[in-house]
Amino acid sequence: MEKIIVEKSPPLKGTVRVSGAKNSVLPILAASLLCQENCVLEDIPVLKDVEVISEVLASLGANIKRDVENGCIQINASYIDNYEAPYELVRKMRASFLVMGPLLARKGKARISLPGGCAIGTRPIDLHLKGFHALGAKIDVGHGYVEASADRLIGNKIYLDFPSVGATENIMMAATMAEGITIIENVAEEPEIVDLANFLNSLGAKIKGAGTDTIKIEGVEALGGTKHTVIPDRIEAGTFMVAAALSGGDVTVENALSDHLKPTIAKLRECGVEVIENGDCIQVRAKNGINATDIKTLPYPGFPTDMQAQFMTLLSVAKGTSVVIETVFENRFMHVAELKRMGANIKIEGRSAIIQGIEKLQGTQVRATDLRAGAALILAGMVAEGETEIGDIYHIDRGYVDIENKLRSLGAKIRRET
Ligand SMILES: CC(=O)N[C@H]1[C@@H](OP(=O)(O)OP(=O)(O)OC[C@H]2O[C@@H](n3ccc(=O)[nH]c3=O)[C@H](O)[C@@H]2O)O[C@H](CO)[C@@H](O)[C@@H]1O
Ligand SMILES: C=C(OP(=O)(O)O)C(=O)O
Repeated sequence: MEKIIVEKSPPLKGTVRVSGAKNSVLPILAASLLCQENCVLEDIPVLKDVEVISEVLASLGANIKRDVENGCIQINASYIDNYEAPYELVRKMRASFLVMGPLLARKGKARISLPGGCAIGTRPIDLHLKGFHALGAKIDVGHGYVEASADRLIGNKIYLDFPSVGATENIMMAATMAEGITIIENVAEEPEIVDLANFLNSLGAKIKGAGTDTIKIEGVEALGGTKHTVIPDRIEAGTFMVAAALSGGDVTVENALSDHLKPTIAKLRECGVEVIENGDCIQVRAKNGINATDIKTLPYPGFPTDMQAQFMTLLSVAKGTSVVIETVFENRFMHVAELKRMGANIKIEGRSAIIQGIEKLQGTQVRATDLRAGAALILAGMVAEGETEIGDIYHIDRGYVDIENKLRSLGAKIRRET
């Protein structure tokens, strides 16, 4: 079993480049099923999740050519001969469910394994299904699968009870070729939604309002091809920014859009960290330790749940007491038990974590319970006394490109062992 070993590291120094966003590339690759012509995607991160979604697309009949060295993928989905995504693929990655909307639009039929929950929550898909139903699809759920079919999807007005990222994306993709106008209200406003809408519009879709709480889609007959560069990964950028702050270092994060990182920047500044925004670079400097602060995760533009675990590590060694409230996922505190094994003083009360900052963490054996929990433990290992051994690192490889080499280039003492 592979593991990552982290030793107490010096303050991080230097420049690191952020890769393309996992949470953009996954829906965009799913959306490429809608294209009748070639699509070329650039700045594709080398991640396990990208491999899995590519496998899903290939199993549906799409032709995928990947150029890892140049970070490109070319997709030709002119011939789609299957409409089923089986359990073996969907269980590897929940985002596989995002092929349902495009398949419905393209084939009038989709059969996808129910994705189930994961370490951060039960993660239902009721809002996705509510949207497809409103567009006229017949939905059957049984034996662990969702089957949806429609001779023709018809535009409608859909209100999401919660601004779900995945439901917004799935419904938006399904509606691109529906007859007439679809209006989706209370949608997610994440930058990845805007990236997906831009991609779809460049194929010929007519989508307005992405990035606001209401999206309007005028259905078109067919979509063509395009070339698109995915946006930078704001969570990877935020993770390096926290790493810089935590180590008391001076790091420039390149290919980072500060517009997408407002809550992360604001919270770092509240912690007493210097953050300098300069074009698509963000410099993070910390010399005087970390002050405690309170955090509440919320849908965008609120503080991202995907940065909660990394900040929990930072606040574990802050001066004073912090409170972190997780409102997006009902069970996203699994990393707390691991941080406590490293000596952190954290108490959980319902959806709140009360963190009493301590002087030093201690290295030990811990387990990455999910992707961001894994990142939080790497960060903790960099400031812990002795050595930290992190297991179950396949979670980390789902969403961070070459994390140990990127951190090592900044001076971190980190290595991977098999
Ligand atoms: C691949 C991808 O982009 N993943 C991101 C996406 O996940 P994902 O798209 O799964 O997250 P959602 O925004 O859908 O989920 C947010 C909340 O809504 C609930 N919900 C969602 C759908 C639904 O039909 N019913 C329902 O109740 C979920 O259980 C959760 O409590 O957004 C999350 C929230 O920013 C991020 O943490 C994930 O990194
Ligand atoms: C929760 C995450 O991803 P996913 O939705 O793919 O599980 C994440 O990126 O932190």
